[in-house]
Amino acid sequence: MYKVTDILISKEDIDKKVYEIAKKIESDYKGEELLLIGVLKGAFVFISDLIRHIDLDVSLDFMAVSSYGMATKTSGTVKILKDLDVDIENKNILIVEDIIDTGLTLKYLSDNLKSRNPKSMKICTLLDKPERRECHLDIDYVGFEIPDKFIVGYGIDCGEKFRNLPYIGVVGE
Ligand SMILES: O=P(O)(O)OC[C@H]1O[C@H](OP(=O)(O)OP(=O)(O)O)[C@H](O)[C@@H]1O
Ligand code: HPA
Ligand SMILES: [Mg+2]
Repeated sequence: MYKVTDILISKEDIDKKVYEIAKKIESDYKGEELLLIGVLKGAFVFISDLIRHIDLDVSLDFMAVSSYGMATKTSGTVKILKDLDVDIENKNILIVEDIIDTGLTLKYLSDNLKSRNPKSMKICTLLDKPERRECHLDIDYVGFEIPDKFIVGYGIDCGEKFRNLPYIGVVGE
């Protein structure tokens, strides 16, 4: 049985950071339209908080991909479970992730979305675990760099549990 052994990032620190990222996005895209693309399931909490602080002409869409399944190790194969509803050609898109770990999910997704010829494409993640990276990625907005620990909460799961925690916790046996 997995349980949360430590709080890594408090709800208050997350709230502050999400606000800061939203204001940075707002100033970077001033006068532009922007499509936020949430990567389900993990990013659903982050994107729902983020979008409410962005005072711009924004739209929202989701992709559902999965590489971890019920495991704590990536399978290395990314499956698209749900594609976008809209065409992104000539649009400013911002991919919103909860966590970038090996980077394999986002590498696959960003290559896939780039081939659809958006006007611009940037990446935003709440959490970045750089020690585990297996591929090169340019990330435009990062909330927190975190150590190589398996974390949960704020939308992020371990075997589909713990997504409801309002903070980021570390999981242990
Ligand atoms: O950088 P990586 O090593 O590829 O890991 C990051 C991805 O893994 C998790 O998703 P997961 O596949 O567990 O699906 P979920 O979002 O539905 O929980 C997380 O939400 C990221 O999307
Ligand atoms: O640390 C993590 N926790 C939960 N899911 C994840 N997917 C990639 N890294 C993680
Ligand atoms: Mg995910």
